[in-house]
Amino acid sequence: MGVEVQIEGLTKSFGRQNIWADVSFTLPAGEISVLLGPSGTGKSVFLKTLVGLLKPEQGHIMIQGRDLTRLSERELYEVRKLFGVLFQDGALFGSMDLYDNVAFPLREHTRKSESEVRRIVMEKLDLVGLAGDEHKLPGQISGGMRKRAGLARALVLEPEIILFDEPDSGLDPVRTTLLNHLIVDLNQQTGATFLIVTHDINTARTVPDNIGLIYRRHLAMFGPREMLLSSQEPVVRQFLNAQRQGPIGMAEEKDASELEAEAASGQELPPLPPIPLQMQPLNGEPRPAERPPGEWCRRNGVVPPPGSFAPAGGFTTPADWPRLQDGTVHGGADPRADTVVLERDRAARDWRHDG
Ligand SMILES: Nc1ncnc2c1ncn2[C@@H]1O[C@H](COP(=O)(O)OP(=O)(O)OP(=O)(O)O)[C@@H](O)[C@H]1O
Repeated sequence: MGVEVQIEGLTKSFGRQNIWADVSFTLPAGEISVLLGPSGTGKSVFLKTLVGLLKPEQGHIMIQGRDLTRLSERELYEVRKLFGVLFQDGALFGSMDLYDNVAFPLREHTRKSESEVRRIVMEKLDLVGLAGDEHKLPGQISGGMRKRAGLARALVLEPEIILFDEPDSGLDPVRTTLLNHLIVDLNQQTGATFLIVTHDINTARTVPDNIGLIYRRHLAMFGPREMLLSSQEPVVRQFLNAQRQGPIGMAEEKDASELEAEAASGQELPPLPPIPLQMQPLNGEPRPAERPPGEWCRRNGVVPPPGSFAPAGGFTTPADWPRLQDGTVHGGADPRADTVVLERDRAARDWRHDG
């Protein structure tokens, strides 16, 4: 499961307002990618373009040998079945209970019997921890539950590609972490290709295999998580480390005089923080797309910031790095990390089953 999505030279404008131009990158099959960018840079527009709700002026979106930008409406209708989309607010129908909301794509796109529909809907509601809540209306549940219901609906057609538009918006930090664990578990179980748009730097630093950043109407960078988290490129560095110093200001681009004053002040940039371990599935089994911590850095001769890939409470000194380079140390090797995993497991299961 999971298909590659190749984006080539994509350009989108509304009238004379160019949103982004010449965007090219590949979402690797089965991997989790995150798309970041300052507010208003067109991340949601990008997701809508990917599923064919908006037409780009130029470029190609290649999936399984087909170019989505060249398909007729009828062909697009078929190809859209490859996608599951979790919109920001879950995009549920307010007058339908959760059961009917989740059943909707099955009744719309398939000829499955009602008993088969029931089996699938209940399975997906259980997966997101909403079994028992199926007769509630969207207005009767919390924002986090609405997102999980939206996720259950996004999953019912067994999509090959799942798009998440700010899944963490409006959630408290604990619920954000739990939702992120659910996303990582789902990627392990489905093997689908995931693209997550988020503003949450902690999510971007810990969840994905790859990170992309849109800035000033272009794709500034897209690549493996470790590549971006060790990057000295000013925009990438500033954004991924939530720093004040750098080219991004309140009005997207700082004006030249502000940048000059910053450079003239001789202020040193703060050091790069350690690269955290990637979030693991709760069952402790690696995801098919997962790579060992430090692999990208090792292969590319990049020494990561001191303390990188340390398990919670584990090593923090650069002296540990050679051990990591040998591949002899990994997240699960520290017994304290196992304790953390167990506590996390319990919290996540309670959350899923208590709703
Ligand atoms: N249908 C539309 N018609 C005209 N302009 C649009 C349309 N949809 C989006 N835009 C414009 O495109 C720009 C990018 O919007 P978008 O919502 O994609 O940004 P974003 O990066 O997702 O922002 P945020 O991070 O704040 O959610 C905005 O200036 C918005 O007004």
